[in-house]
Amino acid sequence: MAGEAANLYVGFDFSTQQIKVLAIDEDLKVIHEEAVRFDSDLPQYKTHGGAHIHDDQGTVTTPTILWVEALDLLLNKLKAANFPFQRVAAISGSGQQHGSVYWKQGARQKLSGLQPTKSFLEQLQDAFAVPDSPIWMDASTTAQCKQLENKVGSAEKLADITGSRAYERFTGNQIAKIYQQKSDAYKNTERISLVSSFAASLFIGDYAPIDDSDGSGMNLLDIRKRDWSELCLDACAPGLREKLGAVVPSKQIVGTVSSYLTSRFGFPQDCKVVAFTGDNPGSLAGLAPKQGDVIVSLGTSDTVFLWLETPKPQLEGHIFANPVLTSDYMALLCFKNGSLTRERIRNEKSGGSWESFDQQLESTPIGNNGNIGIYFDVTEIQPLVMGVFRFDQNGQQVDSFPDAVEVRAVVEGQCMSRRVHAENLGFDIGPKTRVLATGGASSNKGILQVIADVFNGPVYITDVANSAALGCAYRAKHSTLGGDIPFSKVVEKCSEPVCAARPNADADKVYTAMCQRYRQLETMVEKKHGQT
Ligand SMILES: Nc1ncnc2c1ncn2[C@@H]1O[C@H](COP(=O)(O)OP(=O)(O)O)[C@@H](O)[C@H]1O
Ligand SMILES: O=C(CO)[C@@H](O)[C@H](O)COP(=O)(O)O
Repeated sequence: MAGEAANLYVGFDFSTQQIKVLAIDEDLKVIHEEAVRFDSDLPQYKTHGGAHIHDDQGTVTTPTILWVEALDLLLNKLKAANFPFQRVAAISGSGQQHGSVYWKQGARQKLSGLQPTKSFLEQLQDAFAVPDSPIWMDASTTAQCKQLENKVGSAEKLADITGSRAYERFTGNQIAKIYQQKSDAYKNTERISLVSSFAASLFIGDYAPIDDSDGSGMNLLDIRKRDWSELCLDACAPGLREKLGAVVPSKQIVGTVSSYLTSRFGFPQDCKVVAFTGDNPGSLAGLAPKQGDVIVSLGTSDTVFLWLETPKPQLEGHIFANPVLTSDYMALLCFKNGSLTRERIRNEKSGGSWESFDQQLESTPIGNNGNIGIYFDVTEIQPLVMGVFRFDQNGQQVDSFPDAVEVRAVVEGQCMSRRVHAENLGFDIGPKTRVLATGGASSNKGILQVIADVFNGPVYITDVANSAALGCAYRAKHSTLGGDIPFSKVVEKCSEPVCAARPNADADKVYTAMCQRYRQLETMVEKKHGQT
């Protein structure tokens, strides 16, 4: 029974736009949630959507120290809310995937010697060899991607080893760019962390290892052996194995909270820290999918993913190690133009209001009278294209749409692209598939309806949209119980998802034809504007 003094399990999510935290009790009930939003709570860093897009339009970074200060702020918010730190039995967390942190020589000593009277910010100002962390939105490493595929032998060979062909945002290619362009900074780097393992390091007061699930998003890990691939390491930069440290299963306990956090906030000395993982793997744990479920995450990025028993890497999409069951995998597709693109259209066409956006969506028919829009505000991942392309019902390119048509076009265009690329990967989505929606935009009923119509399947949501942090709180509990009992046993008490949207009767017919047109249009746009 969860009484006043019962154990709590805490999950953090260091995502693109914010750090979120939630705590659950032994019954998996969420007892506290808090967040720090980077753009509004830390305006001095002048981020937009948590990031800086550089002048070349391809380089995208976030100041590493912003995440450090955001954690100070978040822990202070918890303290101000009288959060019972002393009841926390274990914590875990997640981070936006692929982003990297470059700890300077000597930083390990700084981390382990933090003084409880001072903030993280005051003590870690000078801890990073590269002050701006490359993040998942970066598209500036096409040259390094080509070099890696060539050195390994081919895109297919790289995909077969690491689960993915070379992708610009994948960490190995980002590290190669830093090694090539900032060799002094690379030399001066003691440890390279992912955003997830960096965050875990702040909690244990030492370098935390990278977990195999998030580590799969680097083009460096042999996903079957669950160890670094020597071939890939050597192809990216020298001395990389040492700078990356060991890889551990996601369920591994990597330490206990540091004495710094015990003294400053009152965490118990034996509070366990379970390896942090990627935010999408975290969501997989949080949604506890059943066989056949497909997850659509609508965070800053849109992602489509599912649980997989056997890896079959292809030239599109990614295979990651499973964060919950070490023998299994997950397959994922990521789209860069997600929430921020919808937000731009909302601001320009709906007066900045989601309510008006929804009304415009409702006022337009399924299929948008044949109008199709492709909105790549930033360079998309598949295809590697930037630009906005609108086509009327005759396939003619047009410069603009009326406001409501534009609103439907952005949502339909995004959903069709998710379906078309999921089909390329062999995802089997149909009327019997449960589509589990999560992330910030999953609170929008209009968007969920378009997903149901385009995917021709019912869309389900859970009462906690922040599934990554929730999944990490579940993972913290699972590992505290030894990690050997089935994860499904730990989450058996969690609430079942509820159906939020069912496909309209005529939707299948409309979108089967529209998706074929979308596929042709996107191929045409790629041929004309692709950056390969
Ligand atoms: N009612 C809404 N309709 C559509 N999108 C929304 C709504 N509320 C929030 N969002 C979107 O959710 C996004 C943030 O989602 P979230 O999952 O918290 O992102 P992240 O985890 O990447 O930081 C915002 O960029 C915003 O556009
Ligand atoms: O690049 C990917 C996945 O491969 C992104 O999904 C990042 O992990 C960012 O996640 P959100 O902040 O959008 O949840």
